[in-house]
Amino acid sequence: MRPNILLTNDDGVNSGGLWAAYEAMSAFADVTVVAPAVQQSAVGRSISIFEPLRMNEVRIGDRTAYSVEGRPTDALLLGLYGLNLKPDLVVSGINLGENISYESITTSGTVGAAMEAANQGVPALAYSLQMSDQGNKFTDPRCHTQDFSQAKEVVENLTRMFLASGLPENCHLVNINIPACRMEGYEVTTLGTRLFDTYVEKRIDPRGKPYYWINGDVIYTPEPHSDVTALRNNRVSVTPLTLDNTAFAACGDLKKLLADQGF
Ligand SMILES: Nc1nc2c(ncn2[C@@H]2O[C@H](COP(=O)(O)O)[C@@H](O)[C@H]2O)c(=O)[nH]1
Repeated sequence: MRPNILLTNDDGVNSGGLWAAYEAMSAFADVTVVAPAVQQSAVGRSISIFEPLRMNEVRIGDRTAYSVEGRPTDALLLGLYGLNLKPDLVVSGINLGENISYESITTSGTVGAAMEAANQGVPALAYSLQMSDQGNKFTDPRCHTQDFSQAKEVVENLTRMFLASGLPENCHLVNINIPACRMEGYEVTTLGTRLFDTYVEKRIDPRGKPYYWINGDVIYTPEPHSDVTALRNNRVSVTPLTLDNTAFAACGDLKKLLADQGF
């Protein structure tokens, strides 16, 4: 019996990275694509609960997919509860651009969809491919036709492994980042810290009114065993994640703070 995979992404249903993942996995699994109609980068795990959602069955080349006019999380939920898919695994990606560090994984729509799958009780993998400039993916269609051969090899290897073994205990999803250059092995990593020196640029429009642009210069903090360091060393970064954001190590200090106040 072939396993069932629900495949989504945040670069949209036409993304070359999405269909590279489809090609890598359809050799050994039944893959159903449910993905956003258009680019949804950096929307995190946002969910559309105040507006209706349209889903259309579309043809992409000689394949069929479900295109959702919504967020990656919306596409995932419509796959599970609109189409009543019962996947053994959810895969989100292959994202055009890395999704590393704890600063980024909460802004990433790719990781957001995988988090929502895990939240719904389905093991999930997020795959992202390092790129020289993520900005290209919004304007340059050629980045959707770049060489995905190494990324497909990684997707096949790790998806087969996790289908056979399941995710490790205490791990709800796995965030996988693939180097742009020839990979030099795999590495289990922890999340790096900062990745951007964020700033807001103020500009004036032709009518003299100000508008603002959020941006960030990439900063590199070499932290041992982090996803950032592994990727910079051309290693495939494999990071186990949980949905629990509790700062367990701070509970004791917090209890003391409350006690000192007599609360
Ligand atoms: N927090 C910031 N993240 C940024 C910035 N510039 C780029 N990014 C990256 O966006 C991706 C979105 O991920 P996707 O899976 O939705 O494509 C995220 O991983 C960040 O690395 C920035 O200035 N600040």
